[in-house]
Amino acid sequence: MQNYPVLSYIELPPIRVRNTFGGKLEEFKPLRPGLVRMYVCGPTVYDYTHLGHARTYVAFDAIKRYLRLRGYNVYHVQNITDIDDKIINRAREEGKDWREIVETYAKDYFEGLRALRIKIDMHPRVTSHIREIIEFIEGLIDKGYAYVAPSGSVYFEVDKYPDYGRLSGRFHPEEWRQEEDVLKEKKNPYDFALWKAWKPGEPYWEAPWGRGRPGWHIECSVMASRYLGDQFDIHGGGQDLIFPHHENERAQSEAYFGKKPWVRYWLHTGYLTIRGEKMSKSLGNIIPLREALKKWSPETLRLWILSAHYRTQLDFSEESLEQAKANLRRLRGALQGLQRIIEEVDPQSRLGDSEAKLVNTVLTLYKEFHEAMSNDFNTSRALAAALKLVKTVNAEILPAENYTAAILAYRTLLEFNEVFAVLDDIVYGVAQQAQKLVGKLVDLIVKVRAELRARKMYELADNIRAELGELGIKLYDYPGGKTTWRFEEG
Ligand SMILES: Nc1ncnc2c1ncn2[C@@H]1O[C@H](COP(=O)(O)OP(=O)(O)OP(=O)(O)O)[C@@H](O)[C@H]1O
Ligand SMILES: [Zn+2]
Repeated sequence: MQNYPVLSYIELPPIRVRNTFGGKLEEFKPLRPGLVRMYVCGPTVYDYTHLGHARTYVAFDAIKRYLRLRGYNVYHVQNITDIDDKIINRAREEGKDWREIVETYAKDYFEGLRALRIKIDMHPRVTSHIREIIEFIEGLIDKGYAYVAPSGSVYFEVDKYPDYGRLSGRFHPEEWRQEEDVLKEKKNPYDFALWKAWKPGEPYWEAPWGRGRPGWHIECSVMASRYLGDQFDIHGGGQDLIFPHHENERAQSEAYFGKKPWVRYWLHTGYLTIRGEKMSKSLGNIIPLREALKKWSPETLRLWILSAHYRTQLDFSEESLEQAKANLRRLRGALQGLQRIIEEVDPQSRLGDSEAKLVNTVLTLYKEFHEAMSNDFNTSRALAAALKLVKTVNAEILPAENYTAAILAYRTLLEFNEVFAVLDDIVYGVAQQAQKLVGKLVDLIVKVRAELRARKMYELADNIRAELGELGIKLYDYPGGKTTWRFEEG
């Protein structure tokens, strides 16, 4: 006898995450059971969304989807930086109003997310939160963590927060980027701006210490806390943000709230590179997402991005995208084959030894998928498990027409798709498409019937009406010749 019972309950492994803070793999336990609050640093909208951004957004989308698959209620906030030096400079270069720049590229960003099937719960913008930002800065000044400089700029005094540097592991003041014109008014070169005093020609808001605009880091502290509370579970972004952005966010938030930790798990994505260099607007090597979408489907792009673990570097190449395309084709083929078996083949009444072995193989791969995803969301290994399953499906399950193995393999691919979202059209689309087609066909019949009535062929028209009625489709004729229809039970 072999290892029965094959259909035993599969216990899923606990989720573990690599926390940038401390660098260790930790068991994932949200602050409130069942609820995950997640903030991801979104774009500064001064140029087109590129594949580097897409990498980070898709990675966090997959993390969110996996947490949902495991039963968590995830609330995902991702900001839009709609005021910043880069936006102001871009507006100047193009001779446009900065708001026009923001709207153009925010639209492009939303289109990109929609294409990639990424749904974010809340998209706060900086300029809609100026009041809250000012209050937060006032609080930091009151608590002695920040000071107003002669220019009217406000700085966070890093020395007042002894824990500074623990997230990024960077403690050396000489590493701080220094801006010449502000250096002289800061207590220490490594103090960072919470509020930037107004310069002629720049947009501004009034604040108690003078007109100006918020610095970059403060916005995320304010908006994350406003929507997720003064302590939350996941804070994410690309690894370029660890220092100084997230180090500064952490310092000012823990200083303000007087609670630790502000964030439970810091997660950072590795770079998307091109010929080994970070894809970046400033390096001029970007591939805009909208261009990539002309060449590859959103599903291919998602599968390609998720073929690497989120923390590793992912290098762009046509070959790797072609590989993703081929993998997608194989996944689709297997899923469709399984659908056919489930629909057409009768369930087994008894599993023989070889069939039980096959079922066990599927269950092992199901487990492998969850083990990979539970281990710091390793989509790369999860995909490998799914592709192994495809092989088994093609080589054994489809030829043997094994219903039990097929339905378990199908369920595994459905769960895979819950995270990867690359097979939605097959999983959900068939029913939707069929529904649409039925609608169009009924419209066509109604049109033909109207023509028959116009030609006084009433008997034929009445027959059509009766036959449609038999199918549960009721027609309503109105004076003037208009006809509507709807499905009616019984
Ligand atoms: N090449 C990349 N790989 C992975 N993530 C990236 C890459 N470039 C930017 N990101 C991430 O995308 C999000 C939005 O980035 P943001 O708009 O601040 O980009 P940026 O720094 O202005 O872009 P660039 O680096 O092209 O100038 C951030 O979380 C950032 O870390
Ligand atoms: Zn941020």
